[in-house]
Amino acid sequence: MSAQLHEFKDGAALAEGLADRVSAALADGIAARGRATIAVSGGSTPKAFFKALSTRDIDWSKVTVTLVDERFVPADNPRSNHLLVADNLLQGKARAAAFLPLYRDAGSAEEAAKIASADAASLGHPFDVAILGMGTDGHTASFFPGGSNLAEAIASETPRGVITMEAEGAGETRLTFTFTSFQDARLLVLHIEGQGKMDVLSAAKEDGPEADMPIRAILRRAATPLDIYWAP
Ligand SMILES: O=C1O[C@H](COP(=O)(O)O)[C@@H](O)[C@H](O)[C@H]1O
Repeated sequence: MSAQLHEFKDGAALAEGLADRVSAALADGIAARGRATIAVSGGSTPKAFFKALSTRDIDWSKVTVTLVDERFVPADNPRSNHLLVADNLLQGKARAAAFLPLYRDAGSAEEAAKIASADAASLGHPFDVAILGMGTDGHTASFFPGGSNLAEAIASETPRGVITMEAEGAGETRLTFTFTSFQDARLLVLHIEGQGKMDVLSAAKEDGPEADMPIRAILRRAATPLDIYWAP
């Protein structure tokens, strides 16, 4: 396990610190390759970080934003991660960025996953930046304990791309990038807040099956050392 903890006094300071780090990584990607990619998570945690990042002065017209995972719901659904990103990140300076959605108005979630996988392949790899979150059950992305496609999602042999996931506690069917899609991102971040999530992370660092706490797949096997951004 290779991870570095970055601790902040509160969520506001974390949002600014993480936005500085991520915008520098995106600028590096643009300087090196002419464009940059970032995959972000949804949930309740990243809102302040998204708002801070949207103010950073980089060439957003050369950035593509996508999601680590999504609910199989259209973008006008209040539970859509796309909506969260549109309202909080793709604003201000960042309005010029391109967005690659995972949800598609296809016949099924499986069909949507296939279309999103094909589109994501055209972005090239690895992602310049991947920002992961974590639930109190130890899930990350949509790698839920007991998830219908969990073994495939976290296997090192599974190709890059988007697959579906159903799980108790997940609500809607999910669309999620696989482990191999983001474990080698040039900057790989786990963004968590609160003592409860730090306690969950400590438990995940103990021995035990990855299937019980899927964040373990990242902690144990990611090629890129994990940067953990945390505030109490
Ligand atoms: O279901 C999800 O939850 C996790 C964590 O969300 P939070 O509300 O506890 O911050 C998130 O990382 C993931 O993208 C989302 O789909």
